[in-house]
Amino acid sequence: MTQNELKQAVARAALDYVVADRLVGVGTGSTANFFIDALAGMKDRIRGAVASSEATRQRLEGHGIRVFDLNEVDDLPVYVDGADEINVEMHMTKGGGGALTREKIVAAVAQKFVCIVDESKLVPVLGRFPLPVEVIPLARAHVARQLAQLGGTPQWREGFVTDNGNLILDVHGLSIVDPVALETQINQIAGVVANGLFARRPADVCLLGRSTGVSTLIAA
Ligand SMILES: O=C[C@H](O)[C@H](O)[C@H](O)COP(=O)(O)O
Repeated sequence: MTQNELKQAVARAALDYVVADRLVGVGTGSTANFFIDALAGMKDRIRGAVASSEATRQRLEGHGIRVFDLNEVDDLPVYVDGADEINVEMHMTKGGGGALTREKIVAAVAQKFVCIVDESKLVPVLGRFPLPVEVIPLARAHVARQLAQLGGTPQWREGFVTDNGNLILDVHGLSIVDPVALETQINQIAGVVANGLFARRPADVCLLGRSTGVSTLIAA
């Protein structure tokens, strides 16, 4: 199977977690896009969706799925999203598409986080994929210096502006042995809006696409 076929398979499997007549939180990226396309097939059986980015909002609406503002929502049974990396403890690195902050907010509201990934994303230690950090533009150089002190090599994603009007620093060369501690530490730097570690709020379930089929993983 191709990587896209694996992504499509996990996206379809995630439909089992969507609750009838309720809202579903929807992530961002190529795997989340397959989920949105699959969700279109059951749009009459859900109340609507909450989007984690403008791109996701547009794709949902393009399928005729009603999109709700998160501020109107006090109960979100499930959030479905991809990841750049995930470990067996269900800690993830996210933000390759720059949507990490809104993804983290929607995930925080959701009761259950269902992560959908192909098998290339499962890693023993997070950090092979550069860690995205969203920063206030004024703080870019300051945050970069602080991240370098943590042992990483930050690289400004030039020309990219997030949906929130901020910048992204991609931090290379980190071996993230304690994701919860590093997530907390980076959040303390003045000027950081959010970082791409999803460890304090890990996934509850990971649907892993393998050539042999979709495996369901829960935290080790
Ligand atoms: O900002 C983007 C998101 O965190 C994505 O979930 C992540 O980058 C994975 O994207 P993809 O499914 O395209 O690999």
